[in-house]
Amino acid sequence: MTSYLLRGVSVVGAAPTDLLIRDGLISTEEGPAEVIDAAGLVALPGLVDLHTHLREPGREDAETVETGSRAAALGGYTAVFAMANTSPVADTAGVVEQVWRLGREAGLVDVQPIGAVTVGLAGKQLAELGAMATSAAGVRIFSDDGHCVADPRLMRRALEYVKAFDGIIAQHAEEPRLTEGAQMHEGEVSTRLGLTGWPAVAEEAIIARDVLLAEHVGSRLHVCHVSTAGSVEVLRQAKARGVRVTAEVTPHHLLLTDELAASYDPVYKVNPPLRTQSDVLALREALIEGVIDIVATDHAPHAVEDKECEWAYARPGMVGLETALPIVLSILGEQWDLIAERMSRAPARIAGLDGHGTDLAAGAPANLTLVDPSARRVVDPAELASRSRNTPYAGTTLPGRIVATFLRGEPTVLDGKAVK
Ligand SMILES: NC(=O)N[C@@H](CC(=O)O)C(=O)O
Repeated sequence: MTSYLLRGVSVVGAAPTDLLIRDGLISTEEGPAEVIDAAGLVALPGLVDLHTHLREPGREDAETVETGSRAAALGGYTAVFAMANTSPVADTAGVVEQVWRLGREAGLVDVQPIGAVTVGLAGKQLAELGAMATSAAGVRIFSDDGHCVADPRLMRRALEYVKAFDGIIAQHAEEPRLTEGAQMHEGEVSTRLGLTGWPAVAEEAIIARDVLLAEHVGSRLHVCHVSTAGSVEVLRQAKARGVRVTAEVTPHHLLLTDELAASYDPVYKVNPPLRTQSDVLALREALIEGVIDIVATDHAPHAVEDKECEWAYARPGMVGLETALPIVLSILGEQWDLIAERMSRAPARIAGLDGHGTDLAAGAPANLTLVDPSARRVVDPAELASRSRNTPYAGTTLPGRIVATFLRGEPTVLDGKAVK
């Protein structure tokens, strides 16, 4: 196994030093090593994404575990959590083990499957949560993402069930009765365009209900892709009361607004929808404060025919793995410790993922990414490693280039290119 010496690297923004990677670990042991000139580069613990859609099994034309893993590595990730809305749905030990095994075979990031909460994501009957938890995949996070677990009794049962092994229910907060036929955020722009709106309260009402349920049960709730200022206030109050709730925000909800829907370009169609500028500002503040714990990509690759069509027929979702860190960097600036916390340490801690999100100190597994903060990149969809091209950032110049990523000491990305 090759050893690497990262010469003159800034570890999470600290003064330049040399970082040695040997036998898969951060090391202090002297000896031969390949030298990488890392002057001006910042090392972060490998990023961890709690919300990725890898589309395998079922829609391998949009993404596979391997192509999604490569996109993740190029984005600086060393672990991703794969959502359960595949076909078949990841609602059995068999499917989660398949995804887990495909991830190990690709060997580019650690792929941790998320199990469905309900059979077929249909919201009627609990899936085999225990069998998925005790499978080789060791599932700890369950989500019907794409659908809300809308039935309060089922949600309560799911929270009770996972409490036994300190599992988490990750909720896609959307009261379905309030979003029937919805095409975009409900507000001034939807009125102007004559499109059916997805009101903020459809998200806020479910989060309010679920924090009360989680409090009642004493179990762990994670809220997916928080998108409104009102949701932030519900979370703030729940956290102040000591409810065991964590929350994520996507890079696109930190940057883009519903005004973009006026272009009728379906690349901007996403669930939950892009909101208003005041929501964007509230989400940024909440992320800085910690009311929102983490950034998660909600990487949602879609095939051309599902995206390049009329707005009303287009599937919601954007690819995000390869642009997440540059977007966050453009918003937070070089607050490296905060970025490491929100994109690596906190997601690893929430998921209980060993070996990721740890300090880059001697003896720790060498899961890390090297960023050049001074580089700029124009996003070219044709250059993405993801099998899908539905990025809203085509032609946009973003700061920060991911130069290298190491998974347990092995480079998955070198010189900005995937190693395999
Ligand atoms: N986030 C998205 O816009 N899309 C998700 C599922 C969903 O939440 O609709 C997808 O799987 O494509």
